[in-house]
Amino acid sequence: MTSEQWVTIRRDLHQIPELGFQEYKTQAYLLEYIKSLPQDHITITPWETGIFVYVEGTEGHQTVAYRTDIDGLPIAEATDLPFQSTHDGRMHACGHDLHMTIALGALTDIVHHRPANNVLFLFQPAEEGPGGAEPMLASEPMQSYQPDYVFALHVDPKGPVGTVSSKPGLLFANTSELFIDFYGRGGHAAYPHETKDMMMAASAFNMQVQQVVGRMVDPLKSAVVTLGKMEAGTVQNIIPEHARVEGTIRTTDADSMTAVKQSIEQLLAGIEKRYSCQTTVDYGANYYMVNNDAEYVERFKQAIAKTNVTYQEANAAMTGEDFGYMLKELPGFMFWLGVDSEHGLHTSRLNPKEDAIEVGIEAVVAMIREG
Ligand SMILES: CC(=O)N[C@@H](CCC[C@H](N)C(=O)O)C(=O)O
Repeated sequence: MTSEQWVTIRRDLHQIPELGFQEYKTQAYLLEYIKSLPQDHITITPWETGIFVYVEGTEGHQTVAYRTDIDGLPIAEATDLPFQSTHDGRMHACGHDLHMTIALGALTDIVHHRPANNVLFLFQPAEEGPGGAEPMLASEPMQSYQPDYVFALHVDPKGPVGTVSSKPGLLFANTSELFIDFYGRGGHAAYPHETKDMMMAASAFNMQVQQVVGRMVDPLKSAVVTLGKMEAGTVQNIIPEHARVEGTIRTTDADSMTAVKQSIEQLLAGIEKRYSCQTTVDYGANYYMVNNDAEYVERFKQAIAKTNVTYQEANAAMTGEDFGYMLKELPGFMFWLGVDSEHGLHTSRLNPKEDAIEVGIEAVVAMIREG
């Protein structure tokens, strides 16, 4: 395949972003391409809206697993690109279109030039939520293939094209989603003293929750609480009886996650008293940290040293990835791929440089062949 063909595939996928466990068109597109490859040594197993592709190695003493995520985000694209999303309010704003294209590129290379080891490609749904890694790990195909190690990449908008980066140990944080509802007595805007304003209760929570991080987490560890959505009210002259905030908690260790959750619950108990309201809290999907295995990061460095790609040492980031669950079960690692985009992950203008696709394919294939 030429680089133009990978760009075409990436753009096709970019146009059809779908949310977690709804990736029907994406799965069909991937299957059509995978079935066009020589089938002699491959086994294709669709799973939910994802796919397992097993390539038998020439010797088959070990099985290397490579994982890509396949879902998009609920963001309306604002790039003005000629190949922008055709799905209203949905966008590949986290680079999973590139991730999938790179996985197809690596698979194509591996099918045509089979390595000694078996290779298992995991096309995993629902990374952005509610989480596809855990059920995929527990699934029958994964249990039967039993890979020896697993690895994955993520696009890095701040990294230059031609570079990859990683580090031993913590790469991505523990995460927990956060959904809080506030219920109280609403009423007429002209009679605030007869109501319990849930806009005020939610706002008070938003202001005070940042003190949780500043005062409840060991300063030598790290945590983030970000609220990304707030909803209350229907019209300008009604004091609402319900407000909702949605956010995410990120920590670099499991104890801090427990401490932050306990503090949020204490804070909500105080808000309930102060604003005479009831609250409910739901932690949604929780992801385990991405904790890289030092031995595999070292092997990756050695594999990259034989290519035209430049390896750089990464810093840990507060992003989350359900790939952390795979690394909890299996040895392996994750790395960043530089894609040089002015706008970052989870923005409506993310625009990764497409030259990075071939860099990604080269890095993934080099690692698979390293063993
Ligand atoms: C790489 C990346 O951006 N991952 C997402 C993972 C989502 C986790 C979950 N839905 C949450 O918001 O806690 C991220 O937001 O870091």
